Amino acid sequence: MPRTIREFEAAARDRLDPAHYDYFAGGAGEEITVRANEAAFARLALLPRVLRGAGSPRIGVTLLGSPVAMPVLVAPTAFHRLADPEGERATARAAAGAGTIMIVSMAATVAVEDVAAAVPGATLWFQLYVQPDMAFTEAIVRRAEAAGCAALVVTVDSPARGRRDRDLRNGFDDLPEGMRCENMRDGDPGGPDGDLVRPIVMSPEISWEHVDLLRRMTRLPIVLKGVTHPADARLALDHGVSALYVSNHGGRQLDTVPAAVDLLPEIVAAVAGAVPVLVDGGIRRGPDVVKAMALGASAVAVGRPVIWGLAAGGERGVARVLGLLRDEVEHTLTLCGVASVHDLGPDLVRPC
Ligand SMILES: Cc1cc2nc3c(=O)[nH]c(=O)nc-3n(C[C@H](O)[C@H](O)[C@H](O)COP(=O)(O)O)c2cc1C
Ligand SMILES: CCCCCCC(=O)C(=O)O
Repeated sequence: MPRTIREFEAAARDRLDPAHYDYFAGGAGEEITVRANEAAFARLALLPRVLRGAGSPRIGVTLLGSPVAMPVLVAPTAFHRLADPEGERATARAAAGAGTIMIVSMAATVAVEDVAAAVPGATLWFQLYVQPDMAFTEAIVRRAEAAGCAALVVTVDSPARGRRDRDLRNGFDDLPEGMRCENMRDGDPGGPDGDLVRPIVMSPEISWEHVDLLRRMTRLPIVLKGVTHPADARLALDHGVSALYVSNHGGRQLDTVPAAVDLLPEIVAAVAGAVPVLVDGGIRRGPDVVKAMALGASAVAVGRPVIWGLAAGGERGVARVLGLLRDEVEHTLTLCGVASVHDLGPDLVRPC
């Protein structure tokens, strides 16, 4: 079994169809933001405290009312069956085993009901791309609610799909025969329209009005994913969101957006503690998690590392990736003299 996330990526690359590896690994344009996400963590130094008698670190957090054993969530990512035949079921089992939350992508290749059935009692959140057909959007929201999802993560960085040079070069624009975005089925799976699967529409028409519509449509807390501008963070509070999720979509949407961790302090300041702030993008090691939390994140999420675990070793691979991150977070806190993730603050981080 690989021992680092980098080794997991190498193992995944060996196993995956090259076009599928490129889909998972790649980003928009020149991939400047993809690289910036990881590089930004390397540019931040940790400044440990000593002689604090901190004991064994506590890394559990509570998010939107759900206790989470580690502050690393599974970011929503599409098409898990390209990486493993069990697809999102395997990912969900590993996330549940680690005591963390999986955010199920609307573009999952296993239906949200089936993912939920694989992990009874576990906390799942559901990621939504608002569809211009609001009746269809509502049908998806109702499915997520009925499956027991505890929050709706609304991705707002995708008024159009990012232009991903690797996918364009490889001609990768659809799932292979036998795989579908199962949450996009229109109608009762057993009924006459059961085989109709709608395409996911990314629309520049989506606006704050849609967030208001969703607010009225569901009692689920709404997490806005893909906020990068502090002015939008303030607007999000006006529109009643329950959490903000700072993300540049892993560099897959607009290239040259700043690194996610560099965006965090301004968003945290804009929100001023009103709601939790999550962040993803480039997190590969325990110190990255600690740096993001020191800069004000309530928790982080990982996208590609989970895919690498899944492709390299199925459920066990994802479990190992999450376990590595958990161990590294604990170890980093111990070396920093910090007793709990709740005690982290910006004094622990310096530019370097
Ligand atoms: C292969 C892949 C598929 C993704 N699919 C989705 C998705 O369906 N919905 C979404 O909101 N974000 C999606 N994302 C973005 C992730 O949620 C997350 O923002 C990003 O992966 C974080 O960066 P990291 O991969 O460096 O951890 C996807 C990312 C990847 C790599
Ligand atoms: C046509 C399906 C689009 C799925 C979008 C998945 C995604 O967000 C990604 O980054 O890829």
